[in-house]
Amino acid sequence: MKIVSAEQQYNADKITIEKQQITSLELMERAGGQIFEWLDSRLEGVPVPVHIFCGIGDNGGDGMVVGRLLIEHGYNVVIYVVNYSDKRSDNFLYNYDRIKKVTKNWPIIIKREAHFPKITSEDVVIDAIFGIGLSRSPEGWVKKLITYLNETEAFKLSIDIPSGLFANKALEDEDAVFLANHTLTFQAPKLAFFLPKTAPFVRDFEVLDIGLDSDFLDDLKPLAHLITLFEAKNLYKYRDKYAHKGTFGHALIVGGSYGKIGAAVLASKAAFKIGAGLVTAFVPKCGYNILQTTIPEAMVATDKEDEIITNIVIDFEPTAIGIGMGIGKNKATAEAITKLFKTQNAPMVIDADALNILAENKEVLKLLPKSSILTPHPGELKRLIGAWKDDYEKLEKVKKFSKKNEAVVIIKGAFTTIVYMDNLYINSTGNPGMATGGSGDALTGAITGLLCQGYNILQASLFGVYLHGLAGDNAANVIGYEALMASDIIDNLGKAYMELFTNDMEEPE
Ligand SMILES: NC(=O)C1=CN([C@@H]2O[C@H](COP(=O)(O)OP(=O)(O)OC[C@H]3O[C@@H](n4cnc5c(N)ncnc54)[C@H](O)[C@@H]3O)[C@@H](O)[C@H]2O)[C@@H](O)CC1
Ligand SMILES: [K+]
Repeated sequence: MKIVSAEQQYNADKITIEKQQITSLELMERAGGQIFEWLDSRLEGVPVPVHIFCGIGDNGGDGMVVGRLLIEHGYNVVIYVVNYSDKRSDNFLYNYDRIKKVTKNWPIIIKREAHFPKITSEDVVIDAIFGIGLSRSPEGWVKKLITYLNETEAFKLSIDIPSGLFANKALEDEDAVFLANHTLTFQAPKLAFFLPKTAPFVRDFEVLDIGLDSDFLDDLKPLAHLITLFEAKNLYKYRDKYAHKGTFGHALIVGGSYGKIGAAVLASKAAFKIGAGLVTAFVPKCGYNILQTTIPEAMVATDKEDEIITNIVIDFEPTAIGIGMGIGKNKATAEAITKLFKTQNAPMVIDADALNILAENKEVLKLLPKSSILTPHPGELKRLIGAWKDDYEKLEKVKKFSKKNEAVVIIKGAFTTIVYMDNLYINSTGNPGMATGGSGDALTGAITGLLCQGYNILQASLFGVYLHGLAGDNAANVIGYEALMASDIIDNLGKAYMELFTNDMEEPE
């Protein structure tokens, strides 16, 4: 699914109006109508007090449409005009006027703090104050209204975007953002919904299809792609009936040190579970028995040293390599990695301490093989590319890094973001239960296993992150967030594959 900019959204509105020969009021009626349907199907006629706060632009116009439709259907509605300016939009004015025809209760004008209404925990608050037209952070009494509403215990629903957030620009004042329980957004999600500083204000969101021109949207280069079930299904490569284990490659997992052999175990297991034909784990000597016992399917090669990796010698050509989990940052280990970079041509997934070795030795970074996949969490990323002032600068820096090194960078987190050259991809699966030791090792193993099966570096990254998240979601559904461990993610990879095809879903427009 495409994530578009505010400008692209305005263009899509404009082109739709032209091509479908409708007025912008008709488009607004569609948008407001969708919000009404959503509410009506949940409230089912129960007249809970609904307070709609409308700005004076088109987002406020949407709020007026919702208010009118709710009143027409017998709901208990109070509409407020958050009168931060007298420059009311035409669409707003028209729909403001139409309220007169359905009720004697004219909307209440709010111009200062004294006008703020009483809200109880039983009420529903709808935020139609600002939409994607926000140009600067709300100030003065409007900001106070937003914080006042945030402090109420009412259920809070935002139309299009929580007021105070920019669709695709860094947040200026986090105290001036409506804290929605749920956001209903039109046609395409906004980038702010996924970035660490702004996503917490959106919480849950749903995309409502308002029938914008599909040709225009199809041709658009979006800000980012959201990887949903639809995209994941398209990535899947069917297995040939006559395949043999050689068809699915030979993964090399280089990981572990004394006390951290489990990292290599998890990565090797994930590589198998995602479908690699063969897996060899390269570990320090102390890991030999552990690997052979925990994963009899894997082959094991060992370093000459007992506790750390110092020289990676293997007697086969790996299809893909996963490296870094649990290896430590010993000098001899760094040298072993440098040598591996110089001598191996197979695509590599570089994780954990291997990333730190890269960040601390710029000379090693220069040797980074082209077509590598790096899987940093935010701390590792900072060590690699330096600090950033906001989420957007971070993404620009990562794009630059990706282009310079021809590498895929997977920024792990709540909405794992995959960066390749100038393109951004945001993963939709996963849950807070996955913030647990070893889940990164499982991801590295899974992506290595996909590379072995002929997925290219971008496909393996997107599909691996998606399946890993889906497996985590499946596990959490059964055992909950707290009990979830990395092994549960690995155990659920098979089910995640199967779910791709059991839950048939069309791509939302
Ligand atoms: N254009 C269309 O055809 C459609 C627009 N829709 C709605 O229209 C919204 C965008 O509407 P608008 O462009 O009118 O903008 P908004 O309603 O988001 O904002 C209203 C106006 O407030 C002013 N403003 C911005 N920041 C301010 C601040 N901090 N303090 C005071 N004033 C400020 C701006 O001049 C802006 O135009 C979307 O988010 C969506 O909800 C939907 O009805 C779908 C169709
Ligand atoms: K809003």
